[in-house]
Amino acid sequence: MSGVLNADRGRGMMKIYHASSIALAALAPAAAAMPEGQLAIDVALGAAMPVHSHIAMNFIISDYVPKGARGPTRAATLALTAATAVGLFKLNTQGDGITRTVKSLWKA
Ligand code: HEM
Repeated sequence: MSGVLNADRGRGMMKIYHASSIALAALAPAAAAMPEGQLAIDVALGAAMPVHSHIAMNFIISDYVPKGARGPTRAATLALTAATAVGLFKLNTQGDGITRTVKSLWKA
């Protein structure tokens, strides 16, 4: 639990973080290149994006939020990450999926 709440620069966390960065760097252009949304890519994006942004936001909290305020800030970040993960999962399983939804922004 404390690992999830305090997702900071430990060895294991850095491994997960770099894996999520590399996954996103491959998945985002792959999704963009697909003419239609692919469920496997959407589900992978829906997992990698919250993991990546959660850990990255915790780096920022460690660097910029004063020590006394870090606990509540990390808790709020975790709540935001959880809501994002649930929302993306719902979009992928019950809605249009991440790829189609993002692409629809460029459609009339
Ligand atoms: C297609 C989506 C994305 C891609 C391809 C991507 C890729 C990357 C890569 C390659 C890095 C360098 C990290 C490393 O050394 O492994 C990085 C860092 C970072 N990313 Fe992302 N990212 C994406 C989405 C996001 C989102 C949605 C957030 C939202 C908060 C985010 C926040 C950050 C931050 C804050 C860092 C810097 C962390 C630090 O080193 O202090 N990224 N990203």
